[in-house]
Amino acid sequence: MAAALEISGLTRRFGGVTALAGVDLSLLPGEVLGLIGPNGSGKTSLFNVLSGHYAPDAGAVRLDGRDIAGWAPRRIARAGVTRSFQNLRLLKRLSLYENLRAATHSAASGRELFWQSRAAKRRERSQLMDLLALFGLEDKADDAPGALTLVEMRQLEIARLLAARPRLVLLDEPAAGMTPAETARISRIIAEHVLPGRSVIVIEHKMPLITALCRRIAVLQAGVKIADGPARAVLDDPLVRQSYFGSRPC
Ligand SMILES: Nc1ncnc2c1ncn2[C@@H]1O[C@H](COP(=O)(O)OP(=O)(O)OP(=O)(O)O)[C@@H](O)[C@H]1O
Repeated sequence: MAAALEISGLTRRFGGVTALAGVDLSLLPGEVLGLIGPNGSGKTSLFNVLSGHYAPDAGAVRLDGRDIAGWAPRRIARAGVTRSFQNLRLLKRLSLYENLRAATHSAASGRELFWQSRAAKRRERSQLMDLLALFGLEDKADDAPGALTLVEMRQLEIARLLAARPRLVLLDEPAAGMTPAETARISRIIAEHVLPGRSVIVIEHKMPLITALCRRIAVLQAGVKIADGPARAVLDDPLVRQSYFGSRPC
């Protein structure tokens, strides 16, 4: 099967720091990969390059065969890649519905929006309300996100990702700040609503979420990929345990 995503020799430096040092990584269509590693190992930098927020210094990023390395974020979003951020980036002054609408529009071209007919607008409203309903948020469509719980905010963020109709989803610490019970909940929500039919990379320090969602795990350390394979084998790898877990069992 041809890879959905093929990263080769990806390198990104910040002054004297090499955040990514020639990373190779590939993802099959529909595959779910857990990306782990100690703080500062380059995980978010990898997402930033994949989503176009940073240009790479070297290397290629092939999405369905096309090299998208160095493309602008909006062009990459239109090609089917969406991401979440460690810190929630909801639009606080807009309603939940408008947050979803803004996400749809950030992936659309200005021309598409200019020519949106009344029927298309109605269709869009019903699709976005269905999306809110999927997460049980339809009754709060006109509220601001500030009134939501942390899990609901993450759900809204996931709904925003889905509104952009991605083929590749990059989740950056979706359980950040959550209790074990909340982590289990968001993990079930991701399994049910995000994974089906999409290629997904998940960064997370909380191993219960990684092992619940990902059969395969890759590990970064100081910008270098030190392991990549079946989840259990990677987590049992002595090198990974030493570098990431300080040899604690996980
Ligand atoms: N915009 C930037 N400017 C300067 N240095 C940066 C920048 N972004 C990342 N770095 C550096 O690159 C290295 C990798 O950082 P990155 O945020 O990718 O790690 P991470 O694995 O995501 O860490 P964490 O688990 O703490 O989120 C770090 O040394 C970091 O300080």
